Amino acid sequence: MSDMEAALNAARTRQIGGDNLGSSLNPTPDSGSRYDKPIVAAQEDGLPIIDISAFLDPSSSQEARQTTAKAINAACVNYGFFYLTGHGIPVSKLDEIVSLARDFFSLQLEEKNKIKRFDAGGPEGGDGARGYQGLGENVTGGLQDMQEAIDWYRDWDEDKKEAGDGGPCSVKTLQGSNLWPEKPAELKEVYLDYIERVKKVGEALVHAMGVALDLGPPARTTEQNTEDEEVFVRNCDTSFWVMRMIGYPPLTNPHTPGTGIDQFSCGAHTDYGCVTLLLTDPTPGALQVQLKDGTWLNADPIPGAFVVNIGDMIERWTNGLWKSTMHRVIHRGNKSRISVPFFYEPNFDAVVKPLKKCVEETSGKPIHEGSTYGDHLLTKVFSNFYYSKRTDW
Ligand SMILES: O=C(O)CCC(=O)C(=O)O
Ligand SMILES: [Fe+2]
Repeated sequence: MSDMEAALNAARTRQIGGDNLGSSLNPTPDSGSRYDKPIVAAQEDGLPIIDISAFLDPSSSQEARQTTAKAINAACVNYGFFYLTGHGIPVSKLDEIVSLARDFFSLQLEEKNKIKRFDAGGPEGGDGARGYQGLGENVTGGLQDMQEAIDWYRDWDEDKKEAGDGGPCSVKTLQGSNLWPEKPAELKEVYLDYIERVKKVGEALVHAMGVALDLGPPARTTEQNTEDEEVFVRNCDTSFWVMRMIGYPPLTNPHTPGTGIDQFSCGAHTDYGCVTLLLTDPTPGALQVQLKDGTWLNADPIPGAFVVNIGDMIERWTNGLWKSTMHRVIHRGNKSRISVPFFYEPNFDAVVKPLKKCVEETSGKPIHEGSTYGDHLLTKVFSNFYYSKRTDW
């Protein structure tokens, strides 16, 4: 049996609750009706497609920007999801990202574990977040996700690092260094270059979102929370981005409504921050987006386009005018699926609270009193790796 098969079998056993890790992660699927809603095979007109080029080209007209902004507003009100084109990253570059990911995941487990993620504060020097996670290590809604992945984050400022409680080398959650695989040799360089490019797309997108909300012309201020059309740009100027490279083996017992079979490649969740720019291989029928009526729409990839969705911080800033939409992955194919989401997020210490204009346009009452993106992220990181929440970060 190959390493991969062995890991897969072990994770499967855990997922059905037959193993020690499984006992603390006892599958208690949320069997609420939202999970049992039917899957929509196709939708007449699918998710909207938005061309972002007007916000990347400094010479574009106001009119072109307004057209894009209006389309973004409609997509965010109706779906919280859309396809993004006009981003300027060549398809050859996108293909390289996917194929390097596939090469990494096809390595022996021993090789992949050389950059294993470890809990923060421990003797291994892990920061609880960065590094390789094997099948079943990630948890969504109390269920193990059938995926393996590497997470990279923005570097933590050297002068702000705090010691963990585990002695020399131990660090607090998220305060470690990124772990890069030795194989494939070119992965690090290609991915670092990609991160620089995709960050620019993220910045253009959050700028367009400020315009879409009609927050008014830039006040040219350094005051982070001045509520103009550049409010998101300022609050992301040191974006605490996350890049996740994921390998999904085909599921043997994929979630089937009404049967109690609940294996997910990635359980239903919302993303945490501002905008997710998702790149995947061409596998259809895996990513599903929940529509307002509770049904699930297959968001199949369009070559060269990102699938974009908004995260919890945008929902909070907009006071729920734009929702951070629930989505999940059920991979039934017969070959491993690769996806590489890039999460363009607020600054770690950005204070995120509903914008006045959005409060007025919605219920008149703020849905949240405001807190930092970092606090939200830490809570999520803990619930991803630990069944019961820890508070000692
Ligand atoms: O793989 C996908 O299609 C989506 C992954 C995802 O939603 C996530 O990692 O947050
Ligand atoms: Fe997601």
